[in-house]
Amino acid sequence: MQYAEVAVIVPVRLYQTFHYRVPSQLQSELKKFSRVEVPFAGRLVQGFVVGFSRPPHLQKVKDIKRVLEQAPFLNDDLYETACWMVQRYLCSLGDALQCIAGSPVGSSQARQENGLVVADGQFNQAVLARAPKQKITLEAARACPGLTKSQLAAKAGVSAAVVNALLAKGLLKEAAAVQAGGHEAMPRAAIPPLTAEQELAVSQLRQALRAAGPSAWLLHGVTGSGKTEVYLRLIDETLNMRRQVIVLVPEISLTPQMVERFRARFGQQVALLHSALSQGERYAEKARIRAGQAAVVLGARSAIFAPVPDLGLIIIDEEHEHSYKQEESPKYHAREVALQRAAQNKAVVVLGSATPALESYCRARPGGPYGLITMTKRVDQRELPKVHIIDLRKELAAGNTSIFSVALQNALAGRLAKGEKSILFLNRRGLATVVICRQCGGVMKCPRCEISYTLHSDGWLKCHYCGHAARAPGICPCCGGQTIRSFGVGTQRVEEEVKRLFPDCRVLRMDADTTARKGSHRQLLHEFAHGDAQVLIGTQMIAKGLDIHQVTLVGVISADITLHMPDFRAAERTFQLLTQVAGRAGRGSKPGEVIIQTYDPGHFSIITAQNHDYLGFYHKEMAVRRSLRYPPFSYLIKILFTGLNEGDVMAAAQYWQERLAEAGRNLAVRDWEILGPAPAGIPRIKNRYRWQLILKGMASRDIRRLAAAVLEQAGTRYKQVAVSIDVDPLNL
Ligand SMILES: Nc1ncnc2c1ncn2[C@@H]1O[C@H](COP(=O)(O)OP(=O)(O)OP(=O)(O)O)[C@@H](O)[C@H]1O
Ligand SMILES: [Zn+2]
Repeated sequence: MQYAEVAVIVPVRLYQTFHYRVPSQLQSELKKFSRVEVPFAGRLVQGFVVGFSRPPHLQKVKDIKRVLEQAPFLNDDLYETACWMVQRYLCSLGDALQCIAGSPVGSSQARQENGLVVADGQFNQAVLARAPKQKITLEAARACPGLTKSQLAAKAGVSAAVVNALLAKGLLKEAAAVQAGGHEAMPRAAIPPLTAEQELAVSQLRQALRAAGPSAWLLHGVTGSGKTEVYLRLIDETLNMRRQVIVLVPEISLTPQMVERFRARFGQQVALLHSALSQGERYAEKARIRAGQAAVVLGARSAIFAPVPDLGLIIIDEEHEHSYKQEESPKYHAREVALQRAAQNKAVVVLGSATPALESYCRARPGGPYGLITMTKRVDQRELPKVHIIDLRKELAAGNTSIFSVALQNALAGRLAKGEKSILFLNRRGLATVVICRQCGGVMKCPRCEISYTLHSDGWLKCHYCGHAARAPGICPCCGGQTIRSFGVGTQRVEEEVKRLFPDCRVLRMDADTTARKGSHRQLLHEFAHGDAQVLIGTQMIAKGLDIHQVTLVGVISADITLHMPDFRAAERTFQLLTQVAGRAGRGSKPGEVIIQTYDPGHFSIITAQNHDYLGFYHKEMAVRRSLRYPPFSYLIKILFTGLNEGDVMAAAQYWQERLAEAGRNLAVRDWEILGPAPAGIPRIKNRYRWQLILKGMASRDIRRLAAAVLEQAGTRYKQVAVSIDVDPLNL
C-alpha cells in the first residue's frame, strides 16, 4: 500500500483521480474511502481514497498530508452511486463522494445519546400548571418516546434548558440503551385494518418486495387516501426480510405527524436525519444506520445516501416536490438517485403522491418502467372537498376591492361561528410585493439583486433572494416624490385583513418569517391542531401533508401567483399546489369546502384542480409540452455563468455556446439545440451577474456528452466566471 488514488474535492475533470504516496506513519491508519488532506495546485485540499494502484509515472508524486477521517460513511455500494452521479450530473467524483459522505465529524464528537422517556408513576398535573413549556415538552415526550434531548427540545419547540429542568425534577428519564433489533421494544400502536384500496396496494407491493429484482412503483392516491398506512405495512414487510428502508419526506420539520406515526410503529428502529441535528447527533444516527440497528431511515433529500447495509425499500412521499432536487452542485434529484440505488441493491422504490410529477406519471403509463397503483377514495368514505372558483374580476366589477371575495368572507364567518378551523393559503410572504413611487414609477429594488423588494409589516423592505433589508423610504430616493405606494398582497396583509374583519378570531401565520427559529414549525402546527386558533394563514409550507381533522374550509387567496411564473412548469405547479392545499379540507367527520380566488377562472389547471381530475390535467398539459418539445418530451441541461463583471460572464457564455456547437458537429449529435446565451431569470444576485445557456435534446445522454466534452476543455478557461451545470433543471 505504497500509493493511493485520491478523488479530490475540487471542480476538476470529472472522473480524474490523482496519485499520492502514502507516508509510512499513515500506512496503518489509511483505508479505502478514508478522507484525506493532500497538496493540490499549490494548496491543501480534501479528498477520498478510492484505490491503491501504482501511479503511471513515479516522478512528482506527492505525499498524503494527513488522514482527516478514517472511515467516513462510504462503502462500495455508495461508491458505485458516486460514479453514476459523475456521469449523470457532470460533477467531479470528489464532489459526489463529499455529497454522499456529508461533512466530516471528529469521532470524539460522536457520543451516543440515550433517548428520553416520561418517568413512571403519577405526578401532580398542577405542578406544571405554571410551566406551560415543560407541560408541552412532557406531552411531546409521551407522544414520541425515545427522542434525544435536542430532538425533544426541537419537537416541543423549547430550549434544552426546559428538558434539563424536567430531567432534574425526575419527570423525564433516560431510556436504557436499546439493543440492536429492538423492534418489539415498543408497544405496537393500534394498527387500523386496511381499506380495500390499501389492501390491494399493499398486496401488489408485497409481491414486488418478495420478487428477486429491483422495481419502481408510482402510488397515485388522492389526498387523504391513506398512503402513509401503505408505507408502514411495506416497511414492516421489509424489516421481516431483515433488510432496511429509506423513507424520504420533502422537509422533516413540516411532517411532525408523519414522524410520530413512524415512531409509534417502529420505535427505536427509526433513525431521523434532518438539518436540525448537531454534527454529533448526525454521526450517531448514521452509525446506528451503518450497524443495521436503525433499519428505518426517515429524512429529507440527503437521507437517500444513508449507509444502510442491505437496502430493500425506498419510499419517496410527495414525490412531485421540488425540494428533492438539490440546487447546489452536485445538482442531483433524490428520485433519480433512489432508482439508481435500488437498481444496485435489487430494491423496490415506491413514489407516492396525489399529484405526481408529469415525468413520473408518464413513466407509469403502460409500457413504461414504473408500475402504477391508484387509490381513488379517501378512507372512511370521506368525500373529497367541494371546490368553488371565484372570479375576482367580477368581485371588482361589483365594487369589492378587499382581498376577500364575498363568498370567502361569508364562508370564513360561518366556520368561526361553528367553531371549525380554516386554512388560508397564499404563496407569497410579506405585506406587499412591490413598492413604487407614483411620481417617477421607480420600483424599490435590492441594490445587489435584480429583484424588487418586498415590504414587511415591521416597516422594512426585504430582498427575498439575499436577505438584504432596508428601511422603507418616505420619499422616493430617485425623484424625491412623496407618494410612495405598495401593491401586491403577501401573507402578512392577509393576517391584517382577517384581524380587521374578525377582531376576536385567533389567527396563526406560518411562512419563512414566522418559522425561522428551530422547532417553530412544530410548535405552530401543534398549536393549530390542538390549541384554540381558528385560522392558519400560510405559504406552500401549509399545503403538504397536514392531517388536521377539524379543518373544513380552505381559502386560496390568489391562484394566479404560481400560474404566471415564467417557467414551463407553472401550470403543473399550480395544479399541484391547489390540489394539495384543497386536500387539507374535510379530513375528519365533517365535509370540507374549498374556495379558490383567481383572475383566470377558465385556466385548465384551476378547473381540473376543482374537479379533482388529475388525468384531465395530465393529458392537457402533456399536449402543451409535446407541442413545445418540453420535458418529458425532451431533456434539458442548464449551464449558468456567474461573475462580478458582466462582460466576462457574457464572454464565457458565448465561448461555451461556440464550443458546444462545435462539439455537436464533431460528435455528430442529432436532435438537439442550444437556447441562449441569455440573462438568467434573475439577472443578478448578490452583485453577481447571471447568464445562461440551455441545452435541449431528445436524448439525455447525448446532451450530457456534449456538456462533458466542453467542460473538459473549457471548464477553467474563464477564471473569474463560475460555471454551474444543472442536468434536468427544475428552475429555468
Ligand atoms: N385503514 C385506515 N382506517 C382508518 N383510518 C385510516 C386508515 N388509513 C389511514 N387512515 C387515516 O386517514 C388519514 C389520512 O391518511 P394519510 O395521511 O396517510 O393520507 P395521505 O394519502 O398521505 O394524504 P395526503 O396525500 O393528503 O398527505 C389519517 O388520519 C390516517 O390516520
Ligand atoms: Zn438581494
